[in-house]
Amino acid sequence: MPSEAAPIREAKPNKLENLFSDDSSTDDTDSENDQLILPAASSRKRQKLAPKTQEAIKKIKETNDDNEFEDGELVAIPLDRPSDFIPDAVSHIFANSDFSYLKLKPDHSARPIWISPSDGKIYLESFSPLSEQAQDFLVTIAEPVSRPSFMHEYKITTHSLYAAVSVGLETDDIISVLNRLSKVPVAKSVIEFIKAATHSYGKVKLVLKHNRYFVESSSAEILRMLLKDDVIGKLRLQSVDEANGAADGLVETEAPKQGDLVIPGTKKNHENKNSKEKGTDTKNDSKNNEVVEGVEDIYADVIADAEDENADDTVHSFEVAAENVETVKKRCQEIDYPMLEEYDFRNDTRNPDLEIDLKPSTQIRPYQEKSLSKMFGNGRARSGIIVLPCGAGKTLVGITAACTIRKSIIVLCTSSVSVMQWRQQFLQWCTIQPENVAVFTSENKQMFRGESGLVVSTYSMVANTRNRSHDSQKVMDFLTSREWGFIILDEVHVVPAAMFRRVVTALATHAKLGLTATLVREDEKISDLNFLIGPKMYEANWMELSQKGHIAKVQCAEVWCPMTSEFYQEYLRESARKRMLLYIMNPTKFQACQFLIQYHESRGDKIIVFSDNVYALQEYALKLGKPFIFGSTPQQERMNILQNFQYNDRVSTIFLSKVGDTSIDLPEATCLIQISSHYGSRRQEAQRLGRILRAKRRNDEGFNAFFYSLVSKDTQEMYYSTKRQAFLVDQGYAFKIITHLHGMEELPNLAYASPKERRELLQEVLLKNEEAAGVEMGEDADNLIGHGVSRRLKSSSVKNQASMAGLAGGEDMAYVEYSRNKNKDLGVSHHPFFEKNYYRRRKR
Ligand SMILES: Nc1ncnc2c1ncn2[C@@H]1O[C@H](COP(=O)(O)OP(=O)(O)OP(=O)(O)O)[C@@H](O)[C@H]1O
Repeated sequence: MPSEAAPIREAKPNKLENLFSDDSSTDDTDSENDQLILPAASSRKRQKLAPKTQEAIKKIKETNDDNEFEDGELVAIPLDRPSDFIPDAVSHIFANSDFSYLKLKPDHSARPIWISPSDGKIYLESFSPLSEQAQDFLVTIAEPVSRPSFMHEYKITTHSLYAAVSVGLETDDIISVLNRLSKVPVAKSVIEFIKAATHSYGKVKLVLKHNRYFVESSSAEILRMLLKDDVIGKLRLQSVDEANGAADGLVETEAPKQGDLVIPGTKKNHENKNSKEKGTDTKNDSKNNEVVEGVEDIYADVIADAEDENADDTVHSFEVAAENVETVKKRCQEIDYPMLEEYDFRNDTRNPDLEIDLKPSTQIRPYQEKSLSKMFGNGRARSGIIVLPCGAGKTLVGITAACTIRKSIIVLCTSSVSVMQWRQQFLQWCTIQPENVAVFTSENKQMFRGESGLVVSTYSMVANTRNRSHDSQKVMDFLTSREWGFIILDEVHVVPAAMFRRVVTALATHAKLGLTATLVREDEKISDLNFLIGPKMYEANWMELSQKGHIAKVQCAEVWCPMTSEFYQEYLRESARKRMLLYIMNPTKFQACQFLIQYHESRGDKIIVFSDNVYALQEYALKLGKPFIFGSTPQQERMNILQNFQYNDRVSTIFLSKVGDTSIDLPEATCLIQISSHYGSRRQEAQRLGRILRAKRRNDEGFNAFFYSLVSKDTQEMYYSTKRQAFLVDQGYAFKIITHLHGMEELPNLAYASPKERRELLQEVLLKNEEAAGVEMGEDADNLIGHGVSRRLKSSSVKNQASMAGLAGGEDMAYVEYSRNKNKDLGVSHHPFFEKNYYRRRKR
């Protein structure tokens, strides 16, 4: 019986040499009890269920008092416990979670999943021969909650079911495949929940065909019902129906077949052949069991061969005028038949085609193809979100989708560095002519000349309406005055919903694709994205991609650094913000960082050290003589440092602030050390890990990248650290705990080795303004990377503060010689801000 309680993590001392050896028992997947905010979870709080769904749920509740639903999730109590159920000796321990009445099927060992009747959670045996297909199916109908090595957990929610329906799955398909995969018969409660949540979703589509808008459904019944509606009925365009002689005002056409559509960059025939062969193998592996074959068949029909979807269906439709589309959409939403948006780009003759194709040498990877097959499953472009791990190639997914649609494209990113990267990637992977590519940033305000083209810009350029320059306004008018076939929304998880709304309304686009690695937000705004862009169409499994060599294998470790007694004493009596500064600047942490840098440099690794705290970043980097980049570092200096890191053997370590969390593509980096992090942001932790997932050397035999998080023991930092790891732990990463770095004390030139040095450091930290404890703030530090100016570094005044011991003259003040600034060695001068706030103060 699955237990909810997370096991307690046990810390064991570890030597660095055997730190990552297989026999260590300290790893693991056990995160703290913090719940991952997945779209469904967030939607639970924010999104109201549609009245019809609520009604259906109410009906189910009436038929059985035991059942309980709460805002879209099945939350408690099994329904179908038979009246003759006889509890056994241990039943009372499990209370309502005693599901022993669900009898295991005779061939249960060949079936990979178990579904909880009380909350819709699904547990998958990932070692089962059917696991790969089952995973594809589950990721389509449920939210992945946790996917460690052997057992995966998913959860069915209304949101996930909506997404399933939107990629073409029918209610009966979902129930039938679940039943075949499950070790026990699927409980009535789960079946009813699926039926209730899917009865109206995905049944009506808005399609742009031959430049005309159609409301489409495979059920004529539903369309008739819509036509009877006071608002929608009046807005139907009569002429078309009459012309087609449809008695009931509906036009009957054949459903589109994906077979005609070939996504560029795929080895379609080859893949088809492979999947068939694979199917036979799996069948052999699983004892040629009849049930399993059934699963394969259904699975192939429903999921793998999406191209055959709707093959025999006819669809019914009626037309509405373009100017009434918004009203019809709104009304459909109100009456619980939200319209899915699909773009029939192959029949769009109004918008000119764009000359764009993938270069013959470009081949997309299987998971990239799979994600795109969800988007183009029925030969049209569905709007929605694709979730792929950092470094897995989201850019190429977007580019391939653009090459499939072949209409004018707009790409929105979070920073101007990303804008340049997207532009460069378009030119690298496909045949688009450079003159058809325009960039719209604060530095470049370009428009393409031809009839169609590509524009790459940032969210803020499009969304900010105030204080536009004349040139900016001209480009904006260009963007808003035309129809766009396709919009790519990069890093969707970081953009504020309000900004999104402005972007989505300002630009007339037919298909929207959101790309992200971490569909988690600490502000629980994910459901807004689902509403504004569309459902999540695909989410890849990090561990699977890492095993297949598409992203690097990473060893993760949390290094516990004991606070020195002087620092801890102050920590206990200081304010919250000062405490933060004390645990970041803990000398033992500094020593651990120094030791790890030296250890990994000697192995030939390239190391990135991350610090959210700019004061610590500068202190560490200067003392260790390493170059560093933060919000105020000018663009030229950044490029210089990054290039040296890539090509200069003498620069093996760089320090980065928040500005390096995303958008930095450094395939050379193989080791990450995190010395300070911004509270418990799971997204940031994953994004940082992403910097080493693309390691060039990832396919070298036995290669591992390393990710260290240094935390000061017995401080608040430990709590935040565990919280931050939750997302990665759920992706299957195991964080080992290192309580002692062997050989650290013997390191020559170990910093802060004497009590005197430590006291001096403490003195300096205590004299620091509280604001030095802050992080680089702002709309998103990502945005800073392209601008080169920190608009948000706060500290200006310095309030001197000292401990009583200091005031009494009990602490040493001595002359300290600071290391030379490595940035200067690389031939760059300081930014004025840095000069003023750091160097001049130092010289005093
Ligand atoms: N099909 C492919 N064939 C060859 N190289 C690929 C393919 N897909 C992606 N790559 C390479 O993988 C690397 C990572 O790709 P990309 O920058 O798009 O990742 P990402 O998913 O956007 O990462 P992040 O979220 O960290 O920005 C790039 O160097 C890209 O060229």
